[in-house]
Amino acid sequence: MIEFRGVTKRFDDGTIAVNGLDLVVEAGTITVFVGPSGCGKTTSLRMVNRMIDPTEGTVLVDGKDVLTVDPPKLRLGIGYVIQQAGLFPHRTVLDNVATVPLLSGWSKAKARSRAAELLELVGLPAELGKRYPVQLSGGQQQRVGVARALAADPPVLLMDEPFSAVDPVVREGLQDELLRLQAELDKTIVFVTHDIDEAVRIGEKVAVFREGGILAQYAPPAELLVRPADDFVASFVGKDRGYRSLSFVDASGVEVLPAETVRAPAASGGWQLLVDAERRPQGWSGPDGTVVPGGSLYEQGGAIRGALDAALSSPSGLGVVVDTDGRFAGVVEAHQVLDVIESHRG
Ligand SMILES: Nc1ncnc2c1ncn2[C@@H]1O[C@H](COP(=O)(O)OP(=O)(O)OP(=O)(O)O)[C@@H](O)[C@H]1O
Repeated sequence: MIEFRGVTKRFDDGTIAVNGLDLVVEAGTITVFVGPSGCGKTTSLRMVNRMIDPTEGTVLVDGKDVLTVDPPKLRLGIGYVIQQAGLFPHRTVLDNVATVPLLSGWSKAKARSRAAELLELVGLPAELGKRYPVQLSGGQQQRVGVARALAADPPVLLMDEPFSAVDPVVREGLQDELLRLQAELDKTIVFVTHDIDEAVRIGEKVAVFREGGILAQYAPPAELLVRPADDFVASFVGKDRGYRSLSFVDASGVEVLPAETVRAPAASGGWQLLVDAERRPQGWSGPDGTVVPGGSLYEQGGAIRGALDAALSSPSGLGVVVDTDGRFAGVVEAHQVLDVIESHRG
């Protein structure tokens, strides 16, 4: 657990970067600090591993005031990942990851075998270990950065805009990877970003900061979207927050209806779904017999946002529902989904 108690940071030039921060990061969770540029996210993060010390107040890690622990010792238990990975350019990938185990006195062989395990854990093929950072893509470098931070198996991980330098598709992949890793590793993670979509996607709790280093709201993502504390949070969270909040509502209650399917181009008269031999949806055949691509697919059990999107994006107006193997399971209509959404409001 990480605790900020009345923490203020005033730099020598008088800038107040963080102002009276009170916040608890629960153990084993991902907490995201989000907010516009210059609102004190990085400064707050760096007060956890003593790269910056507070002017007032106390930061505690597992109940211990960090100011009472020597920085090098403190940092052995706190992994740190930064934007563009910050890898050592003249060391191979494997040696980059092995750095901390070597510093903690492990033999070279043991450190390297641990490093190889970690590369696998973050989804990188072993042969990349021999390369130098410049020979990797941005996304691969970020994975190495995460592997390196995990090398000493620290209970706490601080991540400062770790995925901002990669394109949106790679970024989404890295976010998924982080969620998968976290399900396995159960670390206490503090993640800084200025991207609210990233924050609500990966955070179990999200702290929204505003200018002057003030905490505007600290809540689970669904609550930020549905009940922003004030106009600043509402505008920061964005316009379509009502729709986005549906990512956190489950779709139980939406009845999945059977629909006619065919495996060859359909005869005229109504819409028919085309499926392959495995019953995986392939598109729709329209009333005039032309085949058009299908809309998004809704996997049963997912959030209600997916069900609504499937219905809205389907050329036939029937949202296609699939099972976990991607096989056709039925259809849903937008009005059914909206009825369920309405019933949740009551
Ligand atoms: N060493 C310093 N001396 C003086 N002011 C500083 C120092 N470091 C940061 N600041 C100021 O403190 C404020 C908070 O900075 P911080 O880096 O924590 O913000 P941030 O929210 O992480 O911003 P960004 O998203 O742009 O990284 C800013 O106004 C910044 O200019």
